[in-house]
Amino acid sequence: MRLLKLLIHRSKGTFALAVLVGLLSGASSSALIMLINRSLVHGTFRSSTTLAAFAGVLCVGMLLRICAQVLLNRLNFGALYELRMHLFRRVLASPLRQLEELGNHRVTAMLAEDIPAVTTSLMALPTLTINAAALLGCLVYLATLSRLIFVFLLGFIVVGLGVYQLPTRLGLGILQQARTRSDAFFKLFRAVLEGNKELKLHAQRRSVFLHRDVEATARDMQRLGAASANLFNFTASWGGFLFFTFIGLLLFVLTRFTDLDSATLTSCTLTVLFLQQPLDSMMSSVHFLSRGSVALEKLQRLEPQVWEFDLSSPQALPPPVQRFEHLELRGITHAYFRDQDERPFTLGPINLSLRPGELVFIIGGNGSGKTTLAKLLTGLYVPESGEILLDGQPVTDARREHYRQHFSTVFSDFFLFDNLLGLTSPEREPQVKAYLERLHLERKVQISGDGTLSTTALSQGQRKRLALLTAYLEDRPIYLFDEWAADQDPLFKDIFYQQLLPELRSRGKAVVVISHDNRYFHVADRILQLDSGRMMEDAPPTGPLLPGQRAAS
Ligand SMILES: Nc1ncnc2c1ncn2[C@@H]1O[C@H](COP(=O)(O)OP(=O)(O)OP(=O)(O)O)[C@@H](O)[C@H]1O
Repeated sequence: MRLLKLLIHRSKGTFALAVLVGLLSGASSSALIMLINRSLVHGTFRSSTTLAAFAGVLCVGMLLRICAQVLLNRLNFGALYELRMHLFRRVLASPLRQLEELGNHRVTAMLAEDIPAVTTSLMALPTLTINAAALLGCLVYLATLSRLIFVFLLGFIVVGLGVYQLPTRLGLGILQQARTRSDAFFKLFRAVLEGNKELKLHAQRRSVFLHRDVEATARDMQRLGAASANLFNFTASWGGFLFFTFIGLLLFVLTRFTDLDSATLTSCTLTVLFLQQPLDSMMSSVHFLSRGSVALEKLQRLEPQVWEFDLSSPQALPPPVQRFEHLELRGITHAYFRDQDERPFTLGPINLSLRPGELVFIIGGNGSGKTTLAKLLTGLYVPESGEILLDGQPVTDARREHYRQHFSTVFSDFFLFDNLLGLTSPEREPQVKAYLERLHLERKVQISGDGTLSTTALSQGQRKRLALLTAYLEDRPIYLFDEWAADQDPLFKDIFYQQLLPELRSRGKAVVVISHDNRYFHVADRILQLDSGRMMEDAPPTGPLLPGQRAAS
């Protein structure tokens, strides 16, 4: 509901106006039916006053309807814009761990499925108002024509709505199931794109993927989609059935027990017949509203446990960070919990200190916790226990955004943007060119004035060099490289360990390197070794290595 409130709050003026115009448009429809009835019953259809009144109400009604539609469109596209921006803000401001637990495929499904579903249902709200107003107007008019028929109809509507609850609830349950299958479908969709090479190269695996996994999910979606649509169609037909049942009862049963005159009967029947269109439309919107509520529920799963930073204005940025004196991790831990895991992986407690001008290697076997430690160190994960002290000050939630600005990183699963996103300026162009040359990329990539890279379609090693260029341009006091050299040729590996890293150190940067390259361990000042999430007790001393000394690995 918070999201719904937000959307209505953001465009409350338009929303209120759309509802008001909707109400007036609905009222004009009831006024029309009243005029038609009166002219038929009182025989005033030849009067020019009636004609003028009819034409007037018709034109006003049409104008109001057009206005309501224009407002609806504004509301709809405004809400779509708000929701899209909101989703991006949420993804940016949500803790990394929360996003990892949710999974990229679910976030993609939110963008592709939930946002359109919510906006469609929002659009149905004012349409509901127009129809509710027409319905209400007709009911009031009916009450003035015959109290008995009015009460009879009201009773009928109450019974109809009561019966109608059951299929609607069932439909909602099915919609929820269908939506869960969409998450699975988006996961498969990512797999078909990202695992395309593997699937092309192995017919049997491809066949199992397509005929077992994709087909089963797509069939489920087909079955559940059809079942929910059938249920909602049934509710709409149920409305139509009730409607004509009512007219039948009114004309052929109620008349046996009452002495209603035929003029009243005609007016009531006409009015009730007119009610069918708004009722039908209201019934149909229930499907959209239900889909919208399921989508809202899904979107709320992305409600950040904490908003990590203020994204409300481009000005709300932390100041650039130039230097630090001392960084200390004191007994920090992190555990990954998964339902099927009896023993979750736990990292820590880790103690570590870092000063400017230090080159520290983190080593250890696969799955020993190196990347997890890197995420904790850079402030991407919040430690579950222990604390991080920067220049003696604990890194609290309020200071974490500022803390993160100390790091330039290239993680092993880095993402390469096709634009440097504000890292260049005309004054920095010579520096960018020099870095491109240093990284042996000057013939491969050009960078335009606005920071757009001419290409990112490069080899993995070259893409990593571009990521390194970004890190250089960020020029933060602490650098972290997660297996950066793993994709480099021997020549560039050598340049990285023997030249680039020592250069960064000599510029006073603290450099943390996750590495499996034991040939180069000697360049480190300190080596920290992890084993199953624990810092090894027999790890080398935390001071700089003596010349020629090598860490145990
Ligand atoms: N996103 C995640 N969700 C749940 N568990 C995870 C996640 N990432 C890592 N793990 C668990 O944490 C352990 C440590 O993973 P981590 O990526 O930190 O290891 P690593 O030392 O960097 O390994 P490698 O050398 O293979 O890159 C793994 O064994 C894995 O079980």
